[in-house]
Amino acid sequence: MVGLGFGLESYPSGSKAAIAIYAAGLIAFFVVYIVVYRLFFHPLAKIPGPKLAALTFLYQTYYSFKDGSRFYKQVGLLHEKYGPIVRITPNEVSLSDPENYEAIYHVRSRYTKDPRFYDAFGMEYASFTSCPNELHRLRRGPLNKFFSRAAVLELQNIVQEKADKLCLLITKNSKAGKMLDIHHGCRALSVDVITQYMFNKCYDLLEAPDLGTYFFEMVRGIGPALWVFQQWPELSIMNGLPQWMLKRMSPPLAQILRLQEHAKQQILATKADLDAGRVSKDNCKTIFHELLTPNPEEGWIPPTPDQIKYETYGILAAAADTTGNGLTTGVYEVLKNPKIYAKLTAELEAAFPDPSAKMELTVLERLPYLTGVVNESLRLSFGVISRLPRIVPEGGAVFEGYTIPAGYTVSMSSWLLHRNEDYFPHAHEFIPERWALTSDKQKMWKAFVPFGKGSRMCVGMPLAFCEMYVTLASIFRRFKHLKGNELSEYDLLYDDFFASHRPMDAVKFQVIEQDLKE
Ligand code: HEM
Repeated sequence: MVGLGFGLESYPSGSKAAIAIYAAGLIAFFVVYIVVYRLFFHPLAKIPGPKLAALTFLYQTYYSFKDGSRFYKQVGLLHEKYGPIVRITPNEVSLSDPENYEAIYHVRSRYTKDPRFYDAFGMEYASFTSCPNELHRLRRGPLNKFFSRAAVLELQNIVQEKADKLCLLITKNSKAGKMLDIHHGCRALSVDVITQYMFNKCYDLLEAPDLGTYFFEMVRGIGPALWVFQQWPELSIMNGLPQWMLKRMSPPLAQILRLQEHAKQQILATKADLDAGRVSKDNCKTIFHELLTPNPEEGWIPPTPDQIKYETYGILAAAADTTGNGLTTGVYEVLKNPKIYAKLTAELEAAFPDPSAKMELTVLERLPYLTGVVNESLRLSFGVISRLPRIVPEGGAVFEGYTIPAGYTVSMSSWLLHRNEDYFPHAHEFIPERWALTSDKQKMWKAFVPFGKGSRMCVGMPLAFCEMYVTLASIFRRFKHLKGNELSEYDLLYDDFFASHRPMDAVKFQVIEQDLKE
């Protein structure tokens, strides 16, 4: 008989059987031990939740693959059943009451990102996935400057230029009697903005015949790997495989590696220019110049070109679907409700009598109805729909009357908070007016967390707000008779690949301006 490779073939058959029985007994004991420990003696044993989730991480993985990727929905259902605190994996507790948010996500918080969750992104270097807070603080410094509100105000013409391009596409298609896929149009806009802003080299997806659909399929295509690497972190050694092998294994990954290589060439060219004194970060503003320039006062030592490649690709991915999704949701919801459409266009007409005027951000931010539309779009698009897991620091924590010892994970999500009826009455409805009621505003801010909060909150928030204001204002100042296609409940579902994505086979949202048909 061919041996199994365990060395058992050298034993007499009687002892082989004994060893096999002994091994099976050991495994059975180990399984029983884990079950009993996790259910009855584990430090989180008293926290309510389904037994299966307390027993195995596979509970999360199962729902992350079932019908798309909707563990977030399951967590929502568990909160409805068990209350504001639920054990959702053996070591993680989900919280739903907005009052708890700032206890975890605040400036100088001692809670750190959970490595099991964030290492699964497979980024060798990125402020987003740097779990220790001190390391994150160092890496985030130059990004704060590059994406500050002041920097965005200076470069807002980039956003206006791309918004004009999108409006032109709507016009061109409408004149030809064709609908424009605004779902991909808004995503293309957000990629064109971030690549122009960061690299001073635009990907020009708005000029591609398919609006860069391949790019979004590529980002979406590697989404499921996130849940695989969380379930089996050992598999992340695959990231170390030779690139030619990775490219063969996964076409979306191959695309990403090619984009990263492209970025690396630009980084090397920038480094050569800086080293030779041909440019400085003051006269040439790309993210590469910012990251490659040392800043001894702030302890900034430039990372290697490969590290910069990871950092910038991570930012590109973070900026693409999130903002694109917020914009699409805004257009969809406004078109769905003629009263909202009329109010919004009236406000914009009064503020900008010339429809082709530049939409100045500081003017737009003072328009109350538009502000309500932007906030509602962010609230209901769930840009990052995933929970944000954090490790409880030394000393432990108490939530909802339960003690969570240091080292265990707590998490909250925009999906849970933005749908809380106590904070947003009729939460599933798009109601821009709710943001005008000053009495409710303070309460709503507590539960309004599209960008997270604290030191780890979204570094791109000023740019994202700029894109939301300028693009929505440009569209609705110019087009008064836009019509969209009908979408079903299924088309409006979200899959969770950290950022929210519509199901692959969902009907895409499209628009046409009815006044322009020839
Ligand atoms: C509507 C659009 C956006 C939404 C809803 C959004 C949401 C978020 C959220 C919730 C986080 C925190 C993630 C965590 O705690 O793990 C985050 C982080 C981040 N976002 Fe955004 N984001 C948006 C747009 C952007 C844009 C335009 C950029 C481009 C600069 C960007 C870059 C980043 C980066 C680099 C991080 C990691 C920050 C860090 O850990 O220091 N995001 N975003």
